Amino acid sequence: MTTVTDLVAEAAALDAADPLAHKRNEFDLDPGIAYFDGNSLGAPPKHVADRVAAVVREEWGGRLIRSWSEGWWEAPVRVGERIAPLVGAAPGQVVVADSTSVNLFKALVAATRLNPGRDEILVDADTFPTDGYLADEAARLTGRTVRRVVAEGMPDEVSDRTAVALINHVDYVTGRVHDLAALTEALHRKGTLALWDLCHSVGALPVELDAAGVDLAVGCTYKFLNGGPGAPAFLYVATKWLDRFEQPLAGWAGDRDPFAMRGAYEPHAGMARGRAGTPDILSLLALDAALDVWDGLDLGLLREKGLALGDFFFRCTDELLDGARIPTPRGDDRGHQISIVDDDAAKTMAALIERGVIGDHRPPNVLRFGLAPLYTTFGEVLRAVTTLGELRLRELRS
Ligand SMILES: Cc1ncc(COP(=O)(O)O)c(C=O)c1O
Ligand SMILES: Nc1c(O)cccc1C(=O)C[C@H](N)C(=O)O
Repeated sequence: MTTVTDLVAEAAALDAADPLAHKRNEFDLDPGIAYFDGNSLGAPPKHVADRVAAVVREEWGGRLIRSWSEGWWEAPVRVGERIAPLVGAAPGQVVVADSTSVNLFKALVAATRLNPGRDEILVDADTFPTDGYLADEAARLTGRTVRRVVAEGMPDEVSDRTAVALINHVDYVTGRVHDLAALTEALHRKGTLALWDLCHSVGALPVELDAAGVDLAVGCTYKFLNGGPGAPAFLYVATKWLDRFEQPLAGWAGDRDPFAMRGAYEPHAGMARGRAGTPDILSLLALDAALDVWDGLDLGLLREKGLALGDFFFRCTDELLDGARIPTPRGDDRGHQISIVDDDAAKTMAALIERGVIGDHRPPNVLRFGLAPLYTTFGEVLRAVTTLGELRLRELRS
């Protein structure tokens, strides 16, 4: 029989052998806390605070308005190029701007224009709500209808009426990964554009947009990319569509010559056409600094560690939490999050947080534990499961 002492030794051995263990020192994390919410708000890399302070002092304070022509104006595209390798995109296809919600709206409407004569939009039925809401509004504005279909059912449901299908790469409740390449191919067989929401996969697992022939994608940067609360999101437009990508929020920042202040809008030839208005420079440059932690990082190692953390989570629940209901797949078709069904999820998570284990819960009954391979340790995984076990014992006794 495996004892907790055995698991402590296993966790210590796994942490000692972890080739990414050194990355944790790059983050500002309270050592007393086990943080499992990097899938909602990533932890700050240590150097970000000083970098932001320097931007405020030197660029905003020192250079004032001159900073716009000394790098600020181009920053959305420049920072987009830093995200591109993390999503398998060749240069010229990613811009950082606005929120994921806003970029979803741009991409959905643009997709209906790229694929005219088709009257429906398919949306992942289990999607994070904002995607569904925005698909409904994009459809209302463009005279389409929306059909909600589970991701795995898309190949059977897509038809020559479907302009675009919007799918989450990793499901935010269960942590299941949807097969980006296979689903994209199935959509393309019907002439449908593939729009992927990468919020829960970017920075968690390797994403290969170009290789899969994805048309459009969006993602946020405040989760596994650690860009900070409200950090701007990104938008990917495949090169083959770029010159026909006409987004509805055609503000001056996306114009081909914004400072000419011309009367009529003409989209920029490059990814800057994905922009709308003035970029939020402080958040954008905080993200820019946060992205340093990815320099030279092997994404294969990232994935291996994320899966290993998940495997160890399962091992601990199998040993210590008899009968735990876990909707997260056990195979490689999971992202870096483990979910546990708990009928009293809000109360259980509050009790965990009180004990220094920070995850979150989603309605109606799911506890979520995000595993961020850059800073989550195997020791913390064991702590989360043992703390859950202790809570369960208290409940049984009371
Ligand atoms: C899959 C997914 N899409 C979109 C969003 C929301 O995007 P935002 O609030 O940044 O616009 C989230 C999380 O908030 C999400 O998990
Ligand atoms: N974006 C968030 C926020 O502004 C506040 C609280 C949570 C969030 C989130 O990111 C939620 C997240 N998308 C989720 O997976 O549930």
